[in-house]
Amino acid sequence: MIPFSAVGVCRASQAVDLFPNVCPDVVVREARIEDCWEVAETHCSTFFPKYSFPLDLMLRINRLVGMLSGFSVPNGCTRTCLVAVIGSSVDNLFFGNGEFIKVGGFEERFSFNKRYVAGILTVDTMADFLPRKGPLRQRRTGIAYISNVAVRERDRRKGIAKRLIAKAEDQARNWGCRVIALHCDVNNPGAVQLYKGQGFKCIKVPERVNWPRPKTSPNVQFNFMMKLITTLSAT
Ligand SMILES: CC(=O)SCCNC(=O)CCNC(=O)[C@H](O)C(C)(C)COP(=O)(O)OP(=O)(O)OC[C@H]1O[C@@H](n2cnc3c(N)ncnc32)[C@H](O)[C@@H]1OP(=O)(O)O
Repeated sequence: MIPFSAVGVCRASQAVDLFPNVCPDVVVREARIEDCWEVAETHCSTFFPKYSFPLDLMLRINRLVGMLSGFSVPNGCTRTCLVAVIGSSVDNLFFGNGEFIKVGGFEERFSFNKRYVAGILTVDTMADFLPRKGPLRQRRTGIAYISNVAVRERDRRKGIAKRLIAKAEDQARNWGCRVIALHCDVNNPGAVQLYKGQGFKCIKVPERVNWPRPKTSPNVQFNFMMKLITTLSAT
């Protein structure tokens, strides 16, 4: 653990640039309305893999409705969902060559297009997981927060998460943020390794300070990780 002041400056996109061919047929962009079902599917199959019908279907619908209604973002804050789409250069329709998803215990063909969402990431400026400041308990500004990073199992270890993080950093930079932060389960060594590799450092949260934490099981222990991001003019 190191203090916040010692967090190093490095661009994830620079690291990603070193490996342009790991998964060349991937486009990382903001999610569009037509991606919503696949985003919900990627989220639920990654974070709730053991749920079975009808709970798995209800979860996906719940996520879908949340996305379509835009969730609620406080005034002055912003949030976006990024997707990594595989096969974006293949725009032709192939009958009989669609992707399969598992919903409600059934494998469903959902598209005749080879394109599909392989990974997702949410980035926002709500600073929900940082202590508020001042007597008015205002939200902190200039700090982007990454959550819900998920890559479909069959597409892992191809550099997709790295590309999502690099894009999130670019987004945060465009929003004028100077820091990007996240929580990561200490018992998720792959994810910890991923973020450390992208220049994030574990920040020691003072014990007596009651920082807000992600709402998961109370037994989960989190690393709070941060990275300074360079401004556009400094790159
Ligand atoms: C802030 C949050 O949202 S934390 C939650 C993170 N999400 C999850 O744990 C959901 C389940 N897991 C996943 O979806 C994926 O395994 C992820 C997101 C952790 C990683 O996605 P991937 O696309 O496979 O990662 P990517 O290929 O970019 O890997 C980059 C580096 O991270 C590290 N890494 C990734 N997965 C692992 C793993 N299972 N074991 C060890 N190191 C790993 C490696 O250093 C890897 O580089 P390398 O392949 O050159 O060795």
